[in-house]
Amino acid sequence: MRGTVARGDQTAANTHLDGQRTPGRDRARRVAYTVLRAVAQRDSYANLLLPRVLTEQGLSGRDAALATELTYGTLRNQGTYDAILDTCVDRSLRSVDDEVLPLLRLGAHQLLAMAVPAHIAVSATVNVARRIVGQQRARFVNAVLRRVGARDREAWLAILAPDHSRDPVAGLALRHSHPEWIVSALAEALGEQTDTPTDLTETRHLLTAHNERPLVSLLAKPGRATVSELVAEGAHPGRYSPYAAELNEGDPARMELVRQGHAAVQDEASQLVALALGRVPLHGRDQRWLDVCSGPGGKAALLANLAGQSSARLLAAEVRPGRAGLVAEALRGTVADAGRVVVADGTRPPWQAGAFDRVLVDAPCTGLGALRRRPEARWRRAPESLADLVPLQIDLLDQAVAAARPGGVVAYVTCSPHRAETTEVVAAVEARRGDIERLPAVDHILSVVSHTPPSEDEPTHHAVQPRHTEQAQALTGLAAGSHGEFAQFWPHRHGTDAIFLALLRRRE
Ligand SMILES: C[S@@+](CC[C@H](N)C(=O)[O-])C[C@H]1O[C@@H](n2cnc3c(N)ncnc32)[C@H](O)[C@@H]1O
Repeated sequence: MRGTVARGDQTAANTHLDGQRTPGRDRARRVAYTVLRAVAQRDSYANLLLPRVLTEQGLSGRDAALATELTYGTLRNQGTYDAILDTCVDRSLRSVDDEVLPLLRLGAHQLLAMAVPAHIAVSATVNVARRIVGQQRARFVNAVLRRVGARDREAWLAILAPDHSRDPVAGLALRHSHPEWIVSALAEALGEQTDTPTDLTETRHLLTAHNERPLVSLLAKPGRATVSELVAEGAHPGRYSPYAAELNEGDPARMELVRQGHAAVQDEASQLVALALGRVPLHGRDQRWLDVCSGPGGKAALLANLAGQSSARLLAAEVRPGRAGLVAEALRGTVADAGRVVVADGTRPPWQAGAFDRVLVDAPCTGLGALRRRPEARWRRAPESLADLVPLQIDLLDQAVAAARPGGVVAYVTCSPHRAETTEVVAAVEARRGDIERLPAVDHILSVVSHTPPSEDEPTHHAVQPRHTEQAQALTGLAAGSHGEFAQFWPHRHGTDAIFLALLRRRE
């Protein structure tokens, strides 16, 4: 299974990007610098900006691959590089301005993680510096990078990383380039102790997985596209979700089915939690579905198309009007026109209590489960954000349960494995209300995984046929919570984002 075995370091992954200096490679370095600077100065998102800059600069093939590796690799390893750079500048790294700092990080990545000869890594980066920040600052970049290149990554880590037996969290944080608070939170979610001398083996595997390039997962929207059609466009079938395909390389936005809105980029764990909600057996009415926090509309699109196949309807709510617009876009062309969007605050809902049969709360969260795909996110979040997020998550889930009819089902989902945002939120809402029954989330996910989707002309999504059980067997290690009643996906175990699911039934 991909993602289970942690790869030692990033160096081996990049040997194909040889270190010649050609005009294309130099442009790739400038593209990476443009994105890194925008991330540092304007809080831009690399995954949104990079494709735009690549298109603007007309980069494709190996040069685009180099720009992508330089951008993502530098952002992922930023913590490690900053610690090394800090010892290579005469003053504090904090005093280096945000036009020059991305150049130093970019150079450090080529020197310490890529198979680029040191003299090319330095001269090519200094060349970019000269064009953008001027001769004087380029000389500074040159001097610092020469010091960085004096040792390889392991030699630097041997000097800088705290002794593992003394401070395992700080050691892992430096070696794998994560803030310490995130390492501690992830270790706790994995059930590993951080307050006693320990090797934190699984935490290390998870951090390693965060620094590897994930494959692009695609969703064939139910009733609108099939996995076979995505395969015909160059993808291969996904591992678990009956609607998933994966793309090894290439830009998914260029695929015909994606351009037409019949398919979309979506992690397999995200698909499975939405499918699990859509498939939980219900007694009685099953017509009204609600997605409380729907922007930008990934799960809403899946659910609305499922709903449309069984004459149910989805209401997709989103508090931010701009994001509600994205949801409307994602719902365009839904089977049986089964999706509607409303701008609404899920903590003060405009809908009637008890009106819905199935409810999804995909709550705003720290996003610690998607660190593979959003390489800058680990440096943006602070533990203090939990003080705002957790009360909001509790209110949203409380109101979501109130929105469900007695016997209706609620899925509480986060893209974070942090306990404060997952099991503890469910427990807090249960303590507030007396009408919640926990359903076995893993069983419902496995039942989704072991079934084949209906063919296009099948009238209802409930009519499913058994699929191979291999996929279900590969999904071990999913159970979370004191009795294993919740599901927690993990990048290093399942090759997916770390998505959490609690399935709750409102008691009759
Ligand atoms: C994790 S994202 C949802 C992702 C989405 N389900 C998808 O699959 O594409 C959380 C969303 O909740 C929205 N949100 C935050 N607070 C909200 C509130 N009080 N009511 C409704 N939506 C809210 C955010 O703007 C954000 O778009």
